[in-house]
Amino acid sequence: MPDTRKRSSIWLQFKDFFFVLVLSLSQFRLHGSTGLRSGSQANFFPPLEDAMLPSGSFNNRMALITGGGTGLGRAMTATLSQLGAQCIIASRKLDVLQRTAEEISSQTGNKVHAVQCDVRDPQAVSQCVDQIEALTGLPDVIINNAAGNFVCPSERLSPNAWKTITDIVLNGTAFVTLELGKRLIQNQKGASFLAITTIYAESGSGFVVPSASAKAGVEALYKSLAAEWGRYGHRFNIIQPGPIRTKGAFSRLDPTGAFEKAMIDRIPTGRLGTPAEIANLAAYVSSNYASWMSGAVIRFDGGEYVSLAGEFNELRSVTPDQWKLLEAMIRKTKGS
Ligand SMILES: CCCCCCCCCCC/C=C\C=C\C(=O)SCCNC(=O)CCNC(=O)[C@H](O)C(C)(C)COP(=O)(O)OP(=O)(O)OC[C@H]1O[C@@H](n2cnc3c(N)ncnc32)[C@H](O)[C@@H]1OP(=O)(O)O
Ligand SMILES: NC(=O)C1=CN([C@@H]2O[C@H](COP(=O)(O)OP(=O)(O)OC[C@H]3O[C@@H](n4cnc5c(N)ncnc54)[C@H](OP(=O)(O)O)[C@@H]3O)[C@@H](O)[C@H]2O)C=CC1
Repeated sequence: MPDTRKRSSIWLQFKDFFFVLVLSLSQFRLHGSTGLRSGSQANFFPPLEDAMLPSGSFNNRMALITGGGTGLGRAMTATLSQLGAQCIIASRKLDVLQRTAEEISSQTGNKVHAVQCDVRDPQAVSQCVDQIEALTGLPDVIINNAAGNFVCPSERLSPNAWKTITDIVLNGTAFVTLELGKRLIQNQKGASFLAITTIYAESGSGFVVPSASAKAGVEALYKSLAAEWGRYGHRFNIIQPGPIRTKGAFSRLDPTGAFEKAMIDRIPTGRLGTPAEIANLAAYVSSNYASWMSGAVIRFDGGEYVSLAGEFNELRSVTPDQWKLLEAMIRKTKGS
């Protein structure tokens, strides 16, 4: 490499390193002086990792989990499989799916099938459902969990970036739901549909605008179908997770790790969620114990959403001594 290019490449790497360092330090400055140390309250809220429902709750039931090879989808598959379900996991990377399927099957003794499918392609979805029908019959439980996302200022988004995310999240969920729904209706078979969205589907959020728009669309789709397809024996529910560490999410939304502490600081339970916790909730919602639940939107975020929303919540950092002063000032005020 010529000297000038070598020097400019070293300079670029140094600039990257410096950028990460500044981000980390600014987080330290922002959160180093709050009254209550972040995370200490997490001791009150220990995550339980065991499967919550009675064993056998999903015996003789078939469950399809899109994006079931990794992250939260993998955890949901493991829990459903442990509870007796025969699972099918579907996404683009067959090798990843097969590895997960083998690992979970060998732990639970229940078969997990791996089916390759890009949910953006309606023909591929139809072929995937053909394959599922041949393998297990139509599923009783459908979890639309597959997603794509990355942080990006909206002015930097290309049309294809927008299309990629909205195709995976909104169109993908719609293609899977409609293809299975139509076949289930034809076969007069009931089912539980669950969509995994996110807390900002409700509020919107800058820097993840395609994801926010598509997840909001998924919520509208599921609430609408809950009203329309109850007559066919179909339930539709939504879980909005808060932050739960997975490689897929964190590497695309906080690639430097600089924002993690800030995020934990604003969660009233003082910690991230765990994959096993959301897997237990998804299993409950998809089980017959929840057969009266339809059209529900369940926020599962350790309190992060309300913490971000409340105008006065920053007052958590006021110390007891400072409160004495503030109260005295307020009490001294007479009239308006
Ligand atoms: C205060 C800050 C707090 C930080 C908190 C951090 C932690 C927060 C946790 C809470 C999370 C909440 C919600 C999470 C929601 C999720 O959905 S997480 C799941 C994430 N998982 C995935 O995304 C897995 C699958 N993803 C992928 O496969 C890829 O990332 C992709 C890009 C979605 C799809 O891959 P592919 O089809 O191969 O697409 P490409 O051809 O690579 O790209 C298509 C177009 O998109 C453009 N692109 C790609 N990446 C970027 C980027 N980083 N920035 C801008 N644009 C990008 C790419 O250039 C293509 O467009 P063009 O053809 O025009 O070039
Ligand atoms: N982790 C978190 O903090 C949060 C996650 N969520 C949601 O939880 C769900 C799971 O996310 P998480 O486990 O964190 O992230 P992952 O990246 O691990 O999961 C996303 C999955 O979607 C699959 N996928 C992506 N594109 C497609 C496609 N075109 N067709 C089929 N499958 C596809 C991926 O598999 P493959 O690459 O093989 O296609 C992957 O298994 C998502 O819906 C996400 O929006 C919501 C809020 C918070």
